[in-house]
Amino acid sequence: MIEVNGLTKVYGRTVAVDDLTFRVEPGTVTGFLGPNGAGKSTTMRMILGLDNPTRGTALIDGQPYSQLRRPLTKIGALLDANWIHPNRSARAHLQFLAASNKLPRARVGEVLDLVGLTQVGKKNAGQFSLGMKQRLGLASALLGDPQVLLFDEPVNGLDPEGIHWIRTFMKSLAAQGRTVLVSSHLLSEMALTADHLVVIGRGKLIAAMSTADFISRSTESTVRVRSPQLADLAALLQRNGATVVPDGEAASVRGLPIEQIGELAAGAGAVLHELASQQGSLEEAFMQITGESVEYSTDRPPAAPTAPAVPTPGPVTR
Ligand SMILES: Nc1ncnc2c1ncn2[C@@H]1O[C@H](COP(=O)(O)OP(=O)(O)OP(=O)(O)O)[C@@H](O)[C@H]1O
Repeated sequence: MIEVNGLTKVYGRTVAVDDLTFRVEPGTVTGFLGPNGAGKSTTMRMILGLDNPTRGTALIDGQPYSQLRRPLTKIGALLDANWIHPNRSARAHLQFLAASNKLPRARVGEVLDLVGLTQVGKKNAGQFSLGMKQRLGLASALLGDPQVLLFDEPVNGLDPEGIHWIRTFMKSLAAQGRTVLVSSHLLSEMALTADHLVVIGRGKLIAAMSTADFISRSTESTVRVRSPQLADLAALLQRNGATVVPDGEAASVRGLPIEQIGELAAGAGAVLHELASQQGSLEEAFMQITGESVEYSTDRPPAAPTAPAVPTPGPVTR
């Protein structure tokens, strides 16, 4: 488990991490989200003892990193896949790490196997593709068989197959009962990977809850209805208090539970070709919740490239 308590980091005038408190539980993948500059990397570096907190604590299974006797056996991390010696083979890289951390040499073969790099273990890591480098980074993180794992943007720049592989791998680590904290800007990917979320903005905690709760609390769920008698059905639903927004051959219905919509349709003898709950996306929820805390926010959406020129209004004064 990771426990962060009142964690604060000040760099000069910048409060990078501001009184952050959260827990990351074992057995699940926890996504660590926040806009650019929110303080995710700084928090991760403090958990890993690479930076000292100005205030507060970050504990791994009850102890700060600096007090862990054999850190690699407690926590493994992938921060930068390029942190490898380009002229050293993958196997030699892992053997060096194992020797300098007093880990059994036999573990090198095991982790190469775990990440599917056994065949290329003798190849220079400098010739590896990004996906292979990420796998080597995962192998390094797993060398000490730690219960806690921390990954900073592990799928950045990977192709769909590489992303899928990492997702499955992280889920399997959590299913083994490990604590997995992963940061990413790829929200659709996080929605598939993370069961829980810790969301921060401008260094402060915004939300710590299950992914499902985060989405349902910050987006409105609707019901998609498709029927050959759509106009009549829409009028009936509106009379019963629903808001109905046409959407091609279907309609998006707000304000009535899906069961009631089905019952009203059945009562009126309307044929239904589709009746489905539509949940908001993690991206919508994230934009909704973090909108205020973007470090360099603009108050207008970017203009469409083809938009005709519109005279700029003068400044609003009160
Ligand atoms: N060594 C440093 N010295 C001064 N300021 C720093 C330092 N490291 C980070 N910062 C500042 O702290 C804030 C948080 O940065 P951090 O890199 O932790 O955010 P992040 O959430 O990881 O961002 P991104 O998603 O863009 O990687 C930013 O304003 C950043 O400029």
